[in-house]
Amino acid sequence: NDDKFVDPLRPGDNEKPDTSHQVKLDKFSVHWEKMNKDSQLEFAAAYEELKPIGTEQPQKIALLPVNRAKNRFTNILPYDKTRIKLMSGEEEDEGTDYINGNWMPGYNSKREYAVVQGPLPGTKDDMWRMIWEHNARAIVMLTKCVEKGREKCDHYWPVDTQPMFYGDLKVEIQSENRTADWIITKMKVSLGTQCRNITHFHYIAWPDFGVPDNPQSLIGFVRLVRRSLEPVGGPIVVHCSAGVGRSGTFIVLDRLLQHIEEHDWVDIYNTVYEMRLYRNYMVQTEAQYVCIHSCLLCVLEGREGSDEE
Ligand SMILES: CCc1ccc(NS(=O)(=O)O)cc1
Repeated sequence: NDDKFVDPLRPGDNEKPDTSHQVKLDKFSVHWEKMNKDSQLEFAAAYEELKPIGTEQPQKIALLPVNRAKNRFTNILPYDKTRIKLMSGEEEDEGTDYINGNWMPGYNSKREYAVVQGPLPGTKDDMWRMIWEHNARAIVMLTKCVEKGREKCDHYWPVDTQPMFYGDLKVEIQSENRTADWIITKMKVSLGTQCRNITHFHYIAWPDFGVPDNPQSLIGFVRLVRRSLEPVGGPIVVHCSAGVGRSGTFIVLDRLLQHIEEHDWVDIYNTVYEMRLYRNYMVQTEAQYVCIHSCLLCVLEGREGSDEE
């Protein structure tokens, strides 16, 4: 069928790479000042340029009537070409392989992240199916379940140590460690006699459509997740409510912090550009785009906080 996963080719992919947005690390603070002056004029212009990137791609499967109830927001839909498929879906029953999520390239691999919307009550079994079928061992959650009285994400994992079944999958909480800004939960997921350990990294200090009050806390969380990842396993599952704003911002930061360990330059514009070819609205607000730059400035100036809250 025509919605097989393909890496979206970027216009001019066969030409020499666009280096015009690359910034040397030792010039980043000057770059920041240039983008930030005149009411952040150049931040706004760059972000405006990114808005149409990728949007011409079809979202036919997401729009099938059978999948309508599986989408939290009618305007946040996965592109067909990069959508995550549930492997045990029945070929002939269209929609049975559907989940609102896309593969996302990272610093290390083409499908480093499985970016999904926050599960709905009716899609949490699909979420666990996806986690199991794609051998994910880490889940990064960047929203609270309820924010300002509105449900942003179903509580799709057990509320206590009582094991819960999601479809055929049994999920048990093994341990939980809380700080003011995050909760790390170790879970055991079983299917029959097979079992796996999965870690749930839940950041609870990030208002929707906004940025965290304390960028150092976010940098500390990104570092904590990266440092804690098991060497085994498949993609990192990343979600918020829509799976675009906070999820996109987290992924850009995770990529950048690894990139600057091995390069003397960064290209935030083209990182967001590439991600928007895979999922719509990645880094959903201009404030989040600015926040990425602020976080990197903190890191480069050595002002980041500890992740040992
Ligand atoms: C209107 C759809 C929408 C809702 C929430 C968000 N924010 S989020 O992607 O950070 O969860 C982004 C888009």
